[in-house]
Amino acid sequence: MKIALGADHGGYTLKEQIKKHLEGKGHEVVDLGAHSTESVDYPEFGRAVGEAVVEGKADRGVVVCGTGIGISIAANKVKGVRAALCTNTTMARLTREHNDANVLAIGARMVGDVLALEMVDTFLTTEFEGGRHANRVAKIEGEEKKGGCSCGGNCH
Ligand SMILES: O=C(CO)[C@H](O)[C@H](O)[C@H](O)COP(=O)(O)O
Repeated sequence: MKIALGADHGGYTLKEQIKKHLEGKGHEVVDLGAHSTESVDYPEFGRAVGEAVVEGKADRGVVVCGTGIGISIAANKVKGVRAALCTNTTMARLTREHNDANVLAIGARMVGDVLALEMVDTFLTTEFEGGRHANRVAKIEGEEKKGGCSCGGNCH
């Protein structure tokens, strides 16, 4: 699988561990930065990973910041991205099975390294269940088409 990775300074060290872990398992990694612990702004890395996924340059994405919150919010601004901030492997599994999430967000200052790698593995090996969940994901995509506007798509 081709995986896009992105992190700010708070997530850099964990991103490097995830990169090594994924390459060791034979995945291709697209590392979109950051490339050091120097302070940077998480929105640009969330966007970069989100764009790589929706443009088909990666199959899935993993984003990391201190809490995972800011970078997940940023990734979710890209149309077509369903980024899920997870803190355990059950969430990582369910967000694939139920939400067809295409980006996993992790808070490097919130969870340990071993758990983080387990969440990444779970996220990458779990398939979307479809069925009733497909209708719900389609509704999310419908909301995106409205552009977040209360007009219901009529004002554009
Ligand atoms: O968690 C984050 C955003 O949700 C970031 O990674 C930072 O940890 C957070 O913004 C704090 O920034 P700082 O410059 O590292 O104090």
